[in-house]
Amino acid sequence: MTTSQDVVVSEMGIGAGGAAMPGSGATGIFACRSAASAAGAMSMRQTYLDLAAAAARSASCTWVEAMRASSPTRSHAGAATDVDDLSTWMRKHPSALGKFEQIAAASKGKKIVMFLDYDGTLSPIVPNPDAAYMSDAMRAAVRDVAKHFPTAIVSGRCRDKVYNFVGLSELYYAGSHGMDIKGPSSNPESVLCQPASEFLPVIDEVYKVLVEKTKSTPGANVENNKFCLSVHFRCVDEKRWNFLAEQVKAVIKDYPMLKLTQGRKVSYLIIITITI
Ligand SMILES: O=P(O)(O)OC[C@H]1O[C@H](O[C@H]2O[C@H](CO)[C@@H](O)[C@H](O)[C@H]2O)[C@H](O)[C@@H](O)[C@@H]1O
Repeated sequence: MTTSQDVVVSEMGIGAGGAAMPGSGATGIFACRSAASAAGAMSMRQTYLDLAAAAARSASCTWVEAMRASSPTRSHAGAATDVDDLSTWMRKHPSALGKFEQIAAASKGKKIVMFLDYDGTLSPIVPNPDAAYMSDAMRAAVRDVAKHFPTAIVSGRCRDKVYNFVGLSELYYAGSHGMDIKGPSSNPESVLCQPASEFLPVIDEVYKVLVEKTKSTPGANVENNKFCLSVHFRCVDEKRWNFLAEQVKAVIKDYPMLKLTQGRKVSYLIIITITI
């Protein structure tokens, strides 16, 4: 974990200080504070804002289709489909435990840092995001890991919320997809990185607008993750997904500095910015 405020922009959005971008295999573009001249940084900033605007304009139903493909619906997904999905996924992402010896050999003499996702990794996926509790056994396992390696939890959620679920003060927490990073509270020199603070009023404004716009869609849920927002589709009838997506797009078209991206039955609104 780095203490600088370098920013990584990827197709999933933005992360700060080397935080992993959950779910993103995209190549990042790095904008380094010290390397950029003021003029160069300003033009880069404009470029990113232009990119964000273009992304928002070109957003179409394709991401609803992608979300549908990545998230078989409750009604269609019988046990057999679930097993198929799992096998396909496991083929693409074989367990690291199967390669334990190679990993141990490759890490000899290197510093190991553990980066863990929260939802669907440390906690089960549940319909109500506020009830995604972690088991005591999982908490004990993470506590053990943190005794041996610096350990960070990287999440799309608000950092405080993840901390409240996990409750281990010895960890690093990267909330809002890396926009809000804090080191162990036992260390007074601990890093605190919040490169997007200037956008908090915009995020709050968009949160209120989205809550109002989506209240007519049963099951829709807008979650305020502080430096980004999530619009949850999981409990919405699939027939209404396109309508809901259109509503979300209509709102963010007025905010070109925000980027819309997608997760599993969730849409994220992520700020794009760079530090100068
Ligand atoms: O980066 P992550 O920690 O994986 O965060 C991604 C999103 O996770 C949460 O939503 C997901 O889990 C919910 C609870 O199990 C589930 O209801 C939802 O359908 C999933 O998408 C979180 O609520 C979001 O804000 C995060 O962006």
